Amino acid sequence: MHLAEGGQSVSDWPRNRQAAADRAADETFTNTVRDKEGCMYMLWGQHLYLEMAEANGKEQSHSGTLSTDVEALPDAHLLNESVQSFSFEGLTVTVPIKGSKEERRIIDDVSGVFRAGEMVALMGPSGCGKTTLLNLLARRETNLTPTGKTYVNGGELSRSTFRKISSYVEQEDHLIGSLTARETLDFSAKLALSRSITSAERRRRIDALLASFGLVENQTTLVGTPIRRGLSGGQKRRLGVASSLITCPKILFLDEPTSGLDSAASFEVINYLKNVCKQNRLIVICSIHQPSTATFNLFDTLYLLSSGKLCYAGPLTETSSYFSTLGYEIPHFYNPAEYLLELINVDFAQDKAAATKQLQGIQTSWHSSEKHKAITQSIATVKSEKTEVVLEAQRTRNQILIPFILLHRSFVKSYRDVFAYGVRIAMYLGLAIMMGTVWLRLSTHQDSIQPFVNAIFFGSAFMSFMAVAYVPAFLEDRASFIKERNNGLYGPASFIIANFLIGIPYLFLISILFSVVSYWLSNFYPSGAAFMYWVMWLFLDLLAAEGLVVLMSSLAPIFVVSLALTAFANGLWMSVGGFLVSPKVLNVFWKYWARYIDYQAYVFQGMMVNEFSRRNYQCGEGCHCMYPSALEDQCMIDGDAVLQVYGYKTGKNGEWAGILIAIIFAYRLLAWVVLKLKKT
Ligand SMILES: Nc1ncnc2c1ncn2[C@@H]1O[C@H](COP(=O)(O)OP(=O)(O)OP(=O)(O)O)[C@@H](O)[C@H]1O
Repeated sequence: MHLAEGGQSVSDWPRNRQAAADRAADETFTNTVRDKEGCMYMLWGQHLYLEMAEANGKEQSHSGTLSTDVEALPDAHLLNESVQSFSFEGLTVTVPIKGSKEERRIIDDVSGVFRAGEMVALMGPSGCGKTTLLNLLARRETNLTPTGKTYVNGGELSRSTFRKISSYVEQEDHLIGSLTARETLDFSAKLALSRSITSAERRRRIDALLASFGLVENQTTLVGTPIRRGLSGGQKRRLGVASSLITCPKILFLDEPTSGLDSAASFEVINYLKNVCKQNRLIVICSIHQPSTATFNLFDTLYLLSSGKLCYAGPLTETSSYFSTLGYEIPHFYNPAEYLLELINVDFAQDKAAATKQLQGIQTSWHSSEKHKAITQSIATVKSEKTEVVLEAQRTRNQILIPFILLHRSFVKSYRDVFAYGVRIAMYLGLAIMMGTVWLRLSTHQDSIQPFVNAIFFGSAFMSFMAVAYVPAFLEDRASFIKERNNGLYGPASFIIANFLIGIPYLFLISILFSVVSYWLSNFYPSGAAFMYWVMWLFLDLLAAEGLVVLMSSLAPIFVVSLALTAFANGLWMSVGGFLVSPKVLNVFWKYWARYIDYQAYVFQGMMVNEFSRRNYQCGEGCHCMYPSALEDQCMIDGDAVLQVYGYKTGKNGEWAGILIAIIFAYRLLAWVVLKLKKT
């Protein structure tokens, strides 16, 4: 093959007549080349872009540059061939004004058309409605009820179909800090791509994305955790964008992709994005706050908003001339974005009334402008020329595999990120040493009975209370889940299953470590069977406690609130669990509901039976036995007598363990219901 000198066979290059024909009509193509077999290649800038198989073509129409950078060849899988336009009309959102019966329009009658290969900036002062508009366009779930319509190729799409052709990059990237850049893309690819994609093809796509976003040299660098420095802010942002492209969206939404970055890093992010947008004919829509001039100039189109209304919508290059016709000349050597934002911002104006009047003038002028009329006309045209959106057939994935892919990812995270389980293992080990040394070598004298009961309470209820330490790690995982669910990767069932499975080995390890240290130091009943029963109760206890954290943090995914809710629930279970108030004394209100669903109660009574059903205690000098029992005449206390005081029966281990397992599953099931219903 004559042009395949860059190391890639021509047969590997994308072949698609329709797309090639579309491109041929595109003026941006600067050069075409034919090889001796008549295949036509188009050169665009540095890139050899596409071939069109036409056997009868003439010899080379242009020699072009054959030293094309094959590494930077556009990634064929990203190529958008199905979405030609994305339009919307009359988008309006109204919210009630607090303390009054009136309403406020936070988005007011916004319309527009975006075409394939267009880079759009939604810009405006803080609070003007950029994020709200972006969410409306992306059809994200919110508590708002918008009016107006969106169209793809002139036709309306269901939300689920729209999700398949679009992706949303949030301001917070929610990347997993303990994965490398390559692993991040690899896991996203495994979650997103169908079984029909081979691992070689997956690797090729990942390579292409790493190359497209300038991350090849950093592919083995960790994203970064609070204690391990990883990628820079700009690299993380690029990785976030790259991973959202793994699903091959045709329309990409980005909420302030440059926030928190300096101007050089911002430029890089948008520049990489622009290249990918152009090469693949994607529609890229970014809300952006205050870009530098260089970054601003990378966009093709500007939608300028203030107080929810459009002030301008059209090519960026025509912004200056449009505003000069209104009498606002953008000064030379002045950042145009900054000038425009100052022009339409009323919040910080010294003379608010004058600024409001000026803004209203700009908005009215826009509404009656030729450009606005042209947009209305374009929307009518795309609607009248409506074409179907052809979805790629390869979007079906093996749903059964997804929990295992998530499990694999959580496993990598769990051993690399000390905050995932390491800190908790250390904390429980510390508690074990503390418990073992505080309740050190208790004896079988009756004076040790109460300390044994106290130690059992500590080992059951207090241990479950400490599960609140899992809240931050779960909230981080939940944030990744919400992002990935919104981009259509997987649902709450896969997330809950993987989250449950990954906890099992670690909680078992914690149970063993804690028990090995504390059980023998405190001198609980010294037998292998009794020790294993203790481990079992503790393990079930921790599984239930983690389930409670998952439920509470799913209900209220705000750190302080989920912490407070979990602590409250555990405090309640602790109070009615049988130690602080004996079940015989507990009042009927709590006794007849709370105690039956209190997981801590089953663990406490299981551990109590484990200790006291197996041995007797000496009453000591004078034979004043604290608990009356049949062994009193032998100056001993039968351990069962202690259990009778609490009303605990023996021989019920199986029943109690079964109830505990049911509670563990109930917590997970409830968490699944919450995540299913709560979409944000
Ligand atoms: N769900 C909602 N209910 C009530 N008001 C809302 C809601 N969402 C947004 N708003 C209001 O709408 C206005 C626009 O908010 P939005 O977040 O879209 O602005 P923004 O331009 O993205 O701001 P920033 O640049 O500061 O992030 C704000 O005044 C905000 O308080």
